[in-house]
Amino acid sequence: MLETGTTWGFTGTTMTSLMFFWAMYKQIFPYHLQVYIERYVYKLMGWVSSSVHIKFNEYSEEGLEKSEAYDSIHNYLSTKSTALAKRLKANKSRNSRSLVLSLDDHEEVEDVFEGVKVKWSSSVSENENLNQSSMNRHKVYVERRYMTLSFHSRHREMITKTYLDHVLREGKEIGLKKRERKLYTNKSSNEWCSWRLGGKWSNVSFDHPATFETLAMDPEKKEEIKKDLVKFSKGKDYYRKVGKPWKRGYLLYGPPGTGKSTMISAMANFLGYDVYDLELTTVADNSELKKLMLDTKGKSIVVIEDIDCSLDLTGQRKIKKEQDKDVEDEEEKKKQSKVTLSGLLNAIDGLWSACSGEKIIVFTTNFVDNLDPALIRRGRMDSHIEMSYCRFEAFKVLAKNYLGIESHDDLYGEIKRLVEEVNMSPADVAENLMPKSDEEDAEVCLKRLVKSLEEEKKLAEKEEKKEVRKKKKKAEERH
Ligand SMILES: Nc1ncnc2c1ncn2[C@@H]1O[C@H](COP(=O)(O)OP(=O)(O)OP(=O)(O)O)[C@@H](O)[C@H]1O
Repeated sequence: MLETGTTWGFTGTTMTSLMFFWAMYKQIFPYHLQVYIERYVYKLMGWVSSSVHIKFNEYSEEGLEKSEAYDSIHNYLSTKSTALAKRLKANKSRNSRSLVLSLDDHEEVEDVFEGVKVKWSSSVSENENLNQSSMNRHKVYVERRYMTLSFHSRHREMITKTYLDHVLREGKEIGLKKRERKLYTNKSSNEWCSWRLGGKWSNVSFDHPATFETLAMDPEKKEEIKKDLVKFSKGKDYYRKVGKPWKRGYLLYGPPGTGKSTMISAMANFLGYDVYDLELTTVADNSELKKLMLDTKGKSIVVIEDIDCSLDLTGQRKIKKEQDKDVEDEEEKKKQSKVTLSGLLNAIDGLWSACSGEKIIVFTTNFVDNLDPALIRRGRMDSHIEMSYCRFEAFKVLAKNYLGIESHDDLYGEIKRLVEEVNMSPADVAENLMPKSDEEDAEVCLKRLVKSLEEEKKLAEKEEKKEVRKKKKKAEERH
């Protein structure tokens, strides 16, 4: 009993003394001297120890750029830490649905690779910085995080060559899976002067709920597109083998409200890609377009919506417009985009397109016949997808999404007949199916759709008759 008390007393005294000396050391020795002392202590330890240590800083020496390697290591260790570490940090990013657990500061975790045990430790140090922006310059202390990898020196070769590669690759993969996806839009030309400050693209987090499950279209066509996307996303080696840049072009065409934009969101969600929404009318010229494209990252979909309206790609309309304009419109003319068809082709197909990983390019249009064939030829727009009016299979998806039903004894037969006869867009069908109040049940919504389809049918018949009469009249006039 007495012995235990003595041991506790001794331990307590030792701890108090150590803490006292540590506090004295921190207070008495100036910061730069502490750095020297620590450097020599490390050297001394290096002579007596057989361990090798590799340090990975969170930020570059200048403190501006976040280290990709640190992020990858952090991601790689997050799964191991959850299982093995005693102290974890819990974070929740703005749009993530669950907590992200990671190694806490000053905590260690072990990893075993090819039978070799290594140790990772996370540390944080305080660095002295001069606050330049302040009126009266003063010293501030900034926290610098770093991870240290320790292992026995006899495994140096294997760890530095194989293990680190494995950690960085796996960590990058994990990071891509859990990253918050972004929707980018290009900044307008008058914001270009601030490119260096904020980049060429502004972004918000991408949180569109559309998926292939909620997309109303022919199921066979849907499956085909999904397979095509999977093949593309896993095709790194294939593209390299055939000597093609890892990119694929999709042309989505069809009447308004048939789901072209919805399809892009479903594609992005399916692959976990970012979306770059490129507004061509605000791009000054071909060279700016190329720079914008060069600034896009891999695993992304670059979208140009309504490509036929975005630019005068043939140049003919532009000439006409210029003739019509008078001098007062001179300023307006200067602001017009000077991107040409060849500039656009170069930007999507030129040498740059092999940079920064896999990329999908999507053009959408309501008028496919208006497009220059060079723009949509296979190899450039590899897959042409027609988004069509709502037929019965597509209707069933919408009814399930909006009303939670899979069938209706009385009305499904009638709706099937009508949707095959009437050209109504999925957007219009969806609008009819959406309950307008809590009192409206599935039957009310289905009946509204039937009524709307019948009205549309009558209107179409009337139009058709008018058209026939017109043609007849023209034929009579010719005779
Ligand atoms: N195929 C579809 N599946 C599910 N919802 C659809 C579909 N088509 C349209 N919608 C609904 O209609 C709305 C408008 O569709 P969307 O913007 O995708 O059409 P679009 O073809 O891009 O139209 P536009 O040519 O006018 O840009 C969507 O928000 C969605 O709710």
